[in-house]
Amino acid sequence: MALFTLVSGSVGVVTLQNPPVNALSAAVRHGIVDMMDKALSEPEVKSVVICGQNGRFCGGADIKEFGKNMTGPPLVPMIHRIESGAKPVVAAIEGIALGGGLELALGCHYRIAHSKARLGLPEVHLGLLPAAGGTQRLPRLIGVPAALELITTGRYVTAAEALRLGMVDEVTDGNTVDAAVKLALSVAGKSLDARRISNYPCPQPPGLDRFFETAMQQVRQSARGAMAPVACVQALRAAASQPYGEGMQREKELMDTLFHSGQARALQYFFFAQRAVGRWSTPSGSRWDSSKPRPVHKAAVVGLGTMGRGITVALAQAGLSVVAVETHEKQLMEARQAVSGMLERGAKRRGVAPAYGKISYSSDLLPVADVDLVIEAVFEDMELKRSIFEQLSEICKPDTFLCTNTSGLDIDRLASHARNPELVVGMHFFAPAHVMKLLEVVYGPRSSPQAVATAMLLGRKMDKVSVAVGNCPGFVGNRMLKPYLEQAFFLLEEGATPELVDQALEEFGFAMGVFRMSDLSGLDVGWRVRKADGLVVAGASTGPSARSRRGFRYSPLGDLLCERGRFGQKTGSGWYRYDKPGGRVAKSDPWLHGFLEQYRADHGLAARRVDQQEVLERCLYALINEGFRILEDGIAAGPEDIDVIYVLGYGWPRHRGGPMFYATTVGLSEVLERLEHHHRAHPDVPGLQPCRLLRKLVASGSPPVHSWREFIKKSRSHL
Ligand SMILES: CC(C)(COP(=O)(O)OP(=O)(O)OC[C@H]1O[C@@H](n2cnc3c(N)ncnc32)[C@H](O)[C@@H]1OP(=O)(O)O)[C@@H](O)C(=O)NCCC(=O)NCCSC(=O)C[C@@H](O)CCCCCCCCCCCCC(=O)O
Repeated sequence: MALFTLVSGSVGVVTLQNPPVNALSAAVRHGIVDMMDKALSEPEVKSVVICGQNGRFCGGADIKEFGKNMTGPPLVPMIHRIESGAKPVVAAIEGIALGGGLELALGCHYRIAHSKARLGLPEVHLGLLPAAGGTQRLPRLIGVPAALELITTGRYVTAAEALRLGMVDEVTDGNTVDAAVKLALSVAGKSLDARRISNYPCPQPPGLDRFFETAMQQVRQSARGAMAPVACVQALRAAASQPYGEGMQREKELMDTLFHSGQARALQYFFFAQRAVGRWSTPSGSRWDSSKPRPVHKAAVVGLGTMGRGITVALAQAGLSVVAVETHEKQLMEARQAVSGMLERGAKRRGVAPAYGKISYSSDLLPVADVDLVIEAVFEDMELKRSIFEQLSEICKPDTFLCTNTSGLDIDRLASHARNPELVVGMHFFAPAHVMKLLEVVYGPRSSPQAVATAMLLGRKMDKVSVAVGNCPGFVGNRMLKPYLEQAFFLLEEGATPELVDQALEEFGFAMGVFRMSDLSGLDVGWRVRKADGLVVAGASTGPSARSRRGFRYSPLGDLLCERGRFGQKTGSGWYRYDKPGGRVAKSDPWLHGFLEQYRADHGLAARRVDQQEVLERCLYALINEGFRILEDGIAAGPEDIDVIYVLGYGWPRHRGGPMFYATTVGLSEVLERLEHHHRAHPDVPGLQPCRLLRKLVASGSPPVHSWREFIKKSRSHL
């Protein structure tokens, strides 16, 4: 909807009304067309201001309409009518002008933005391109390189940057609509020829062809199979090389393809999934809308290794006072230096002052006495964590929340060592903790609703997407990683190489294949966990027991590399070799290939040909199967939780929507059939045995992913 009011006798103010972000739904588009007709036809209206209700100009096209039969006036002719009209139109941009919202503003003759407004064309994140003239008007206004950067990254700019780039004409700290009305009064009756961006020639800096070739190369490399960024470059190339009308035609053709693509569906699903995880619930009945968080002003981080340092920075950048504790003096000094460097770099990037003053450092626990919340981030050792929880329970205020950054240890066991177990939750960060967007908030059976709500909100304050998950070994992310890694090891035993497995996964869209990733994070991490689980048997035994544990197939390959000191990048060798310890460039390692051959010979294994499809099915379907088990067990409330965790924490390609969404695009019955096939071939691998929930979903006709929550709820009551 849109409202028309006449202001100062001659300015027609058209206000978009569609809370919360004034998205351009069919009703809003109808409203704009009708109100603009009125403004352009009524003689007393000399100029027009377009603004949005509640301090938000417009969040763009209504994404909820995309999956449906689209009705209502299309955006392109609507914006064209505004631009070609005889009366000046001023966009009063408060809050946000995004996607179609910014394109609407670019169709206006003048743009005024409030200093706190953010502008951008984020369509690429939805698998689309700005198809209401954005790819054609923006480069004409601000030049090809700047437009290309904004459109291919979907980055939002501040009003100040928008002014610098020439996207807006003025920035105000005052009332934006009043300023726009003032401008509208001053330009009434003036010629608009020089104000219609579609009439501008597209700037043609020298070397444009070369520029586009390089841009296309870079985009293809970083897109990892995503189509939209590539289409954005193609549309901009059309803007630079063709007249406006032909460029618009190209924009439309490219959009038609993207709009109907599976990638757009996946990315739009992911957009809503990120919001759905905020509406969390637990099996015991705690919910996002009934559990009240407690304010946290002062927090402590105990343990300043890599994770603790990142968490300290994230808390300080979120405006909290932080007590950073490290009992080893040397480590404390190093951490202090490292944290200062991280704060400085972060502040530079965000154009703010570094938050040094927010952090105090201590080599003992006493200064945590008055904090509201502690995050323990020491070494992954239950005994050590237990002793810290006992000390914290003595020192802290009785109502201090005690959180642990464990990546998989039992939260409930830790809680049993705290004075108030209901105040204990897991806050599982991902490295680097000040950068990565994901936070798993792990509730135990005794965690209070308030403790969960507080940790969830604190995550959001740190600019993270918080996902509430239940307590089990590895929680959601690391639990699903186990069968994935296991399959990768088995494939090596059967004849694959790390290169082949990684290539299949990287072509699928992962930033790194499983072996490269393992080299980066350190093979010793998994080794320690397997040792704690009693799975590691020292020495290279060759009998039948060497490849079996507790009656199931087991691959000791990772253990054998660790025994040889091959921990990955940090030691200069792992599944690959590196120039030096700490080296980053993975090279094929003839030693490793020889080792695998010898290993197969020792164990009587005949190498066979493994193809990329088998790698994907074995690794990914095993991971997905574990995801279904997690849903069945109630560890994650819905498929969106798992998908958000995998995309934001584990490098799952975003344009494939996350593992559970991906399963629906493959077809649940196909996933089931292939799992059954692989399980028949490997009956001693429980990870390949299709779980009950998957079977039930298939038997129920494979319902769409958004209806699984209801299905699982009903199904759980019978489990
Ligand atoms: C706006 C935000 C920055 C706000 O953030 P904030 O944190 O404050 O709040 P939330 O993110 O939690 O959002 C609150 C609430 O609002 C919902 N929402 C947000 N934005 C939209 C939106 N654009 N549409 C619908 N709903 C929206 C959000 O989901 C929350 O509700 P929920 O119930 O889920 O909790 C932030 O929200 C944000 O960044 N939003 C996204 C902004 C964005 O991406 N905008 C671009 C949209 S796409 C677009 O504009 C496309 C244009 O270029 C125009 C294209 C025109 C052509 C379209 C049709 C072409 C058809 C072609 C083919 C057909 C041919 C044929 O078949 O014949």
